Amino acid sequence: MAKINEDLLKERKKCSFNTAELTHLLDGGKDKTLERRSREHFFLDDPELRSKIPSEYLSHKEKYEEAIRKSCILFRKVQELQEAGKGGMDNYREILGGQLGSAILKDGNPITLHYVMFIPTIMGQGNFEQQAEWIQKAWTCSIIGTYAQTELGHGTFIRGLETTATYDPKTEEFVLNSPTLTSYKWWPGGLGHSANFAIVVAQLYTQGKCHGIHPFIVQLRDEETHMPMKGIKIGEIGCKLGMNSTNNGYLGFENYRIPRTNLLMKNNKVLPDGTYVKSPSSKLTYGTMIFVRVVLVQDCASYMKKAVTIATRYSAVRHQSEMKPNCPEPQIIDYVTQQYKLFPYIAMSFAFQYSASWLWDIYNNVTGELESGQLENLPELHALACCLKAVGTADCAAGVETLRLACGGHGYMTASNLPSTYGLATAMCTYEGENTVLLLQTARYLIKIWQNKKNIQKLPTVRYLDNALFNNRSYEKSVSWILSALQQVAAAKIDLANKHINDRVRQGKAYEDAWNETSIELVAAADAHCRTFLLDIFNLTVNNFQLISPELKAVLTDLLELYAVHTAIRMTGDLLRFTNTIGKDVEALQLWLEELLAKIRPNAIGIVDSFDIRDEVLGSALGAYDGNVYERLFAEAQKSPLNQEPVNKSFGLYLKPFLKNNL
Ligand SMILES: CCC/C=C/C(=O)SCCNC(=O)CCNC(=O)[C@H](O)C(C)(C)COP(=O)([O-])OP(=O)([O-])OC[C@H]1O[C@@H](n2cnc3c(N)ncnc32)[C@H](O)[C@@H]1OP(=O)([O-])[O-]
Ligand SMILES: Cc1cc2nc3c(=O)[nH]c(=O)nc-3n(C[C@H](O)[C@H](O)[C@H](O)COP(=O)(O)OP(=O)(O)OC[C@H]3O[C@@H](n4cnc5c(N)ncnc54)[C@H](O)[C@@H]3O)c2cc1C
Repeated sequence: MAKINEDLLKERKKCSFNTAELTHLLDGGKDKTLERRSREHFFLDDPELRSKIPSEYLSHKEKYEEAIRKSCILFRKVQELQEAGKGGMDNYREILGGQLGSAILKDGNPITLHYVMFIPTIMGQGNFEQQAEWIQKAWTCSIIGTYAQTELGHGTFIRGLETTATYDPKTEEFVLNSPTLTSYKWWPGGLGHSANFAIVVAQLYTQGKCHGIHPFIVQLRDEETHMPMKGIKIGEIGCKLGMNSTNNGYLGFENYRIPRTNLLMKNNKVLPDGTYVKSPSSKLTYGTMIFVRVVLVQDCASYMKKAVTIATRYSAVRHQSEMKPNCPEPQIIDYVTQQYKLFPYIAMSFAFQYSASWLWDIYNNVTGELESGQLENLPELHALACCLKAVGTADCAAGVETLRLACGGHGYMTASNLPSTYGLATAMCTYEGENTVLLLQTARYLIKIWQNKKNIQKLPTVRYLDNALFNNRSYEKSVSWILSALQQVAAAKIDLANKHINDRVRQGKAYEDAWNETSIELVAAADAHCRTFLLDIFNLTVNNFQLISPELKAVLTDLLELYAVHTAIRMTGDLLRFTNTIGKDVEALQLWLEELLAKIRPNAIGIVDSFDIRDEVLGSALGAYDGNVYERLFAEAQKSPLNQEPVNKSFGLYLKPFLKNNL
């Protein structure tokens, strides 16, 4: 093993708790840690899954080809796990898209959507016969699918999608068409050149009537030659800010026929004669989107942990400037401004992990209820998934960028792995529901609840709204005070937004116009509501830990308090405006924040070590366990293709004649 950097050795000695205990706690038990490590070993130690050249130096085409090579090995290995009875859907998602996936394919996997959306949609929207027919083919990878919903003209407003699927009872087929340029499917991952099947979301027409959007299974390419089927126009959409190996594609249809039974019919049906049979709720069709939103909150925690591990280790190794005259240059982690860039994101990754795990449980309960026709908890789940996805991805992207900046110039190098982590994080703010739009969905639910609080006590995520408006507690240095103040802020923002909508309606405006005019406030109200939930769950989780050591409990409490104080300080204006908080309290919060940064400082490296992220997953010259930052940066520079020859041919072609001409 390489020599460990002296600063990191010292940091690790300072740590006041057992890092293995925290690792096990985060994984959900020692067995789970061992299981995860064995899975990581299975994938990351496979030499076939390593690249000879860093992907940044490949052309767009080579990047794609290398991504497909690796994806096929990944899929084969996933199947091996499947055959050995190891791991369910959750593991596959992690392997293909989560931390492990992004370690193997930094710029995205072109066939992830097969597991993340294609199979889940068939499972969630297909009836028994359809599941029997398609799931087997999909699990064994006889076919590779994607999820084609968004079009060139519409992503958010899915009721406005233009692709048509018109039923022809004579042949018992649907005829798919893309009537306009804007109706072309645009964005689906792997659609360009990888998938041969897709779930296509289209407007269903039968017996001369449009019944809205529905999911269909559609074959795109010949299973043998991979040539596009007749009537299918398909390709890749081109280069993006990041995720350049995900092969996002476009798709158009010209009188393309599919059997009636390719309409996924668990919820809505079309009978052979063309009769349309409606499901109890039109929103059941949106199930896959909720699933992915739930999963994305887990990804937020993962990406944040990765970025904060890189930046915190680097900050312990890096020395810069002089704090006191004639003293050695301090580690940059000793600058309090640097701690303020790092530690809140350490705390935030815990907040998101705990909320993600609550959301996952709520999701499983509600989907179980949906199976038995119970729909009453769906709106609360939808509202919670929307705001957690929006706040989580926004904080994650902002966090990764702050952490990149915290690494100075070296953070700008792709070898830090912070730029491509940002590429992955910021994409999450848009896909699976653009963040503003999702916050407005949460706001819609909150306003409804606010207007009718009859059953509010039965709704665990919003029942605090019943009386939060009147909390008015005087300042105390406690998480419980901050939570109560944030709840009051959320309630006050909802109340005010509701009032402004009503005022505008009373002035004669249409409700929709009043809503739009109030939408900045509505988004802020949904954001505040989400932040109370995040803090509430973090608080409950830490307080509920019974069997952990006092040393670990103390560290988790420090992180919880830091998360609470940091959130409160970010919302200073709101606290002053909507609660009893006064200027002196804000001063006390600021001092508390500084106290917490100092308390966390000796444990910072221990905490990020506990995340137990392998060097291959970090993929960063700045964040490796051994801290040999400069050696690694130098080694990475040697991989540049320009460094493989002492003189580049452009010298002879351009520079030399140019220099001669200037003589
Ligand atoms: C790795 C990943 C790669 C990426 C993949 C992708 O991006 S794939 C592409 C991902 N694309 C996207 O994510 C597209 C984002 N766009 C959308 O999700 C929707 O079109 C919308 C929610 C913005 C509006 O839809 P709309 O105009 O039909 O709705 P409305 O505002 O008129 O509200 C009507 C009612 O429905 C309710 N309700 C809504 N959604 C759900 C739900 N999921 N569940 C349950 N309920 C839901 C809503 O609360 C309201 O209830 P109320 O108050 O009447 O009782
Ligand atoms: C990397 C990546 C991968 C993707 N993968 C897939 C995929 O696999 N399959 C797939 O089907 N799609 C995919 N998408 C598409 C994605 O789901 C859409 O981009 C997303 O839903 C947003 O829709 P849009 O692009 O039409 O943005 P728009 O809806 O046009 O948003 C543009 C702006 O308008 C605002 N806006 C829109 N509507 C409202 C409103 N009602 N109220 C207030 N403001 C509004 C938004 O807030 C935003 O600021 C992917 C996108 C990306 C970036």
